[in-house]
Amino acid sequence: MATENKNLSDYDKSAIPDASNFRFGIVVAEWNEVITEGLFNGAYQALIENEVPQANIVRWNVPGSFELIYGSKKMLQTQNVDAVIAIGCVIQGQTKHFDFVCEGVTQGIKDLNIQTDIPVIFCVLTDNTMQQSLDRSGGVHGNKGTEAAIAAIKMAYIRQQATLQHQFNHQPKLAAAALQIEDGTLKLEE
Ligand SMILES: Nc1c(NC[C@H](O)[C@H](O)[C@H](O)CO)[nH]c(=O)[nH]c1=O
Ligand SMILES: CC(=O)[C@@H](O)COP(=O)(O)O
Repeated sequence: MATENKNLSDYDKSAIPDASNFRFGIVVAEWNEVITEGLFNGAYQALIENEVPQANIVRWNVPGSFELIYGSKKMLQTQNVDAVIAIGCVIQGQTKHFDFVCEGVTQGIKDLNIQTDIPVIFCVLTDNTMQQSLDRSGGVHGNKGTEAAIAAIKMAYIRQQATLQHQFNHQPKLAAAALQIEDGTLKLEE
């Protein structure tokens, strides 16, 4: 299904996991700033609407989409986040540079998802025209930033559940204590 057949901002709020304890990093490319700011606003508002505290959202800017790779790597290494959203907008110019930037950032973010334990969400528009980018950053096709924020919440939840399951499998008492701390039922002996 192409974007033109779905609205990028649509999601079922009742199907979104509790995100109130998650921390999110958002790395924003400055190239095509009008577009990336629109994508950021979509992502930020979606996180806030899903009970993520403002203090749990860390934003860094990088020069262009190619720098999203390094910026996302340093974000997940240093900011104790549960997911990173990488926001960029690459628009076809006169040369093949578009191809190399798009392929580079795609492969780089894919590599981060393989090589690290923190999900990095690909919120990079790769469009032929500025109008296509406007349409996908709060225009007629919705906002890819919103879509990316929902993906970030879902992937942070998957990571959390997988980590807990692994602990239960290998350290059941520690995992049970972690859950009791999480829900406030842990009773410490005097
Ligand atoms: N043309 C676009 C770029 N190009 C810049 C690169 O992303 C990079 O910053 C530069 O090659 C230095 O390493 N970046 C975008 O995000 N969008 C473009 O349309
Ligand atoms: C994606 C780009 O780097 C591109 O917009 C730069 O434009 P050009 O190919 O005309 O140099």
